[in-house]
Amino acid sequence: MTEFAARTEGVRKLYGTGDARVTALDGVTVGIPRERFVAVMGPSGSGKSTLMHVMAGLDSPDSGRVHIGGTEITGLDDRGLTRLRRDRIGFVFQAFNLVPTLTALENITLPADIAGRGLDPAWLDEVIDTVGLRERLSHRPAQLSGGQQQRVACARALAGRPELIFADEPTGNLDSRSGAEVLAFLRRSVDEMRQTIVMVTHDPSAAAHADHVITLTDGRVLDQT
Ligand SMILES: Nc1ncnc2c1ncn2[C@@H]1O[C@H](COP(=O)(O)OP(=O)(O)OP(=O)(O)O)[C@@H](O)[C@H]1O
Repeated sequence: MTEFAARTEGVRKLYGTGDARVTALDGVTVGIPRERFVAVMGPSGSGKSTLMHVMAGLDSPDSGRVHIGGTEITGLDDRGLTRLRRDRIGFVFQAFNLVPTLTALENITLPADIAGRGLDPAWLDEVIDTVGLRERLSHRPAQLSGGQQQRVACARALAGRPELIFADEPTGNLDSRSGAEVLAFLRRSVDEMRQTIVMVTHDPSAAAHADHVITLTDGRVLDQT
């Protein structure tokens, strides 16, 4: 076990060519400690989403290295990256991304069902209780509030017990009360269920729930607490 759930070393990522060339990440070295809640902050265009995508194996850097646990993922081919994301990483998106025709419970178990993998029933039970949606498991997304939908999405990310979860602006589409519920749930999943979470956010009040904050500016690390 390495001390970091994920880390980057000198990661550079460029987009476009010629005059349209943008340095999205300019030598980023960061570490995500295990069993911690880490926020990635910074102004629009500072590279937050790019950093998340590179760390999660959704995009590859032009140079530098990325590790998930003890695995260097830079250099894995598409199949290897797909397998890594499926088996070791959970995702939560701003737009919930639930399947409208499935119930809350079916949405939660969908990734495991697709992968043909069983879920640990005791763990699933704990996730459902922590997310506080036991009474609504048979509801479809349209019958749930935005905050409840996002809690379903969080439960879906947690259900497979991933090594770490990436959340991209998870409260971006929520009112402040629902946002606070989702943040409280993410916090509990770290404190009580020993999860590791990386959350991209613009919102300082969301980042205040985190143990550590990585601040980016112009594709560089301004601060890492
Ligand atoms: N696919 C792409 N093609 C071209 N340029 C891109 C692409 N993705 C990101 N960029 C550029 O890279 C830089 C960093 O973008 P990124 O989305 O990582 O920033 P961000 O901090 O997440 O911004 P926001 O808070 O607005 O989502 C920006 O200048 C952006 O325009």
